[in-house]
Amino acid sequence: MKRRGAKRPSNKMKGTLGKHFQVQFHHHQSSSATSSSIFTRNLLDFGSQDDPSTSVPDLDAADDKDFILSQDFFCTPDYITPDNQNLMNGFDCNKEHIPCPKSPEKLNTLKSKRPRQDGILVNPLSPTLSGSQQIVELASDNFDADEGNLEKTIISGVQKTKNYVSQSAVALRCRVMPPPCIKNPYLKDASEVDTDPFGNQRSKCAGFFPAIIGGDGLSRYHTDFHEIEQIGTGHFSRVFKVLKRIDGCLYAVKHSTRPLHQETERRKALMEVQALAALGSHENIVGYYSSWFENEQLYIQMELCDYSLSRKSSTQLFTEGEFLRAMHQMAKALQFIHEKGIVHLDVKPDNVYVKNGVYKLGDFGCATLLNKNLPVEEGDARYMPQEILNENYDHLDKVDIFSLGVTIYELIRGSPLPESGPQFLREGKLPLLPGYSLQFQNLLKVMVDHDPVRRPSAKELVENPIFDKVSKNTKA
Ligand SMILES: Nc1ncnc2c1ncn2[C@@H]1O[C@H](COP(=O)(O)OP(=O)(O)OP(=O)(O)O)[C@@H](O)[C@H]1O
Ligand SMILES: [Mg+2]
Repeated sequence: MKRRGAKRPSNKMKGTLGKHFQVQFHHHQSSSATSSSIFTRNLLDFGSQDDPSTSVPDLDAADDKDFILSQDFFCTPDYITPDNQNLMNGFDCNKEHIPCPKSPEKLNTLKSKRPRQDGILVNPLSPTLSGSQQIVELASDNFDADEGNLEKTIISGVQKTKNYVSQSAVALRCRVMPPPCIKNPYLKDASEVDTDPFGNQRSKCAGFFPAIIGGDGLSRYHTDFHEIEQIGTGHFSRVFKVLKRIDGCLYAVKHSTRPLHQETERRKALMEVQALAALGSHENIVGYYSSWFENEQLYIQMELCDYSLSRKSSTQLFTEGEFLRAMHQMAKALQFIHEKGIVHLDVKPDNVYVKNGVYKLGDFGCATLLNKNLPVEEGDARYMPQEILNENYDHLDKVDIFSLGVTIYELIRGSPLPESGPQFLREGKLPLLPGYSLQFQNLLKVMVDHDPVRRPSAKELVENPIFDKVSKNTKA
């Protein structure tokens, strides 16, 4: 068991969390050995007075630390997660011949959770969130009082000892810190809360925890994930393939390339995760798991895909059937989001990912509301129709249809579009595409029609008979 930057607690426990410790300790003593033996052994180590290496040199100082350290003990997964967890059981991500586990599939089924019978913490080793959620609730509930105590503690602690509040306690507080709490405009039944109810406390805490803001390694990203490699860059972000330490699964984590200093910048960045969260799960939309702010950057944990359409190599050239499958699956993604009142506004090969042969729409950084209640920030101009360049936002859903048509056209053409975009397509002039059926070419032509009203809706596109032969086989 590795403890990051924390000092050994005395065996005296104070406060509520001390009681939790005793409850937990009892729980682990009485539970069967295999799953909890390491944890139990370490708990015993902590209590041992015989072993000189575990003795506490300064009991007075330790008394002062009891509350925070006992809280540390339960709240940070790092205490129960070896630093080299990714190497456990001989699992080595750097060895190519060993298959890495994939992100778990997102299920559409609804699950109900059995209500808890007791009021105490459940097994902290459980990979479920229940333990940590309880801690977060506890800390939030006592936020004001706790804040006051913490302030005093820090002030007196600075005089007594340099590391009065352990780094892990600081990390814990960072996690308890709520991100900007703003109304999700994509949710139809959003509550009336539209401001940050914790703004006051957050600014106080920012002063207390310069280490978090300075980024000296107390990082949720690095605590929870093992970074494997960079898999993508965009104009605003970098995307990494990561292994989540606690569940051993692979994910993609995207984070902004530069700090978002202004509240307005952070709110804008949040639109992407709010759209993803409001949309929920769909087979043809990249799965969203979690997001958080760290060092003024927004981190987004997503389903890991294999590659984006723009990276499809020349050896994997499309046939008409494959184009139809890609188009059909993107049309289904667009139908799903449009029916929820959301438009993507940045459909392009870069933002269509492939996972196990299934096409997934990603990068909701430009997503907005169909009803124009949110500002419109169009995506890559090369894929935008003329009406958007003219700032006419009356048919935003049809913008996505145009962009999908241009995306397919670009892939057929096999070379990047001109920087200014395909003006000929905007004028409704689709060049002949030898080798492709007339039905297919006509469909593409109507998708990029100059008049948005004449373009099919996503629903009409999904239901087009041209897809009859591909709809039974959804995988490419
Ligand atoms: N979930 C994922 N799985 C695999 N690769 C991904 C994933 N998300 C993003 N990528 C890769 O990272 C690249 C950049 O991601 P993304 O498009 O989200 O960033 P961005 O900065 O918002 O982009 P843009 O420049 O289009 O605004 C993608 O084109 C893709 O290649
Ligand atoms: Mg992108």
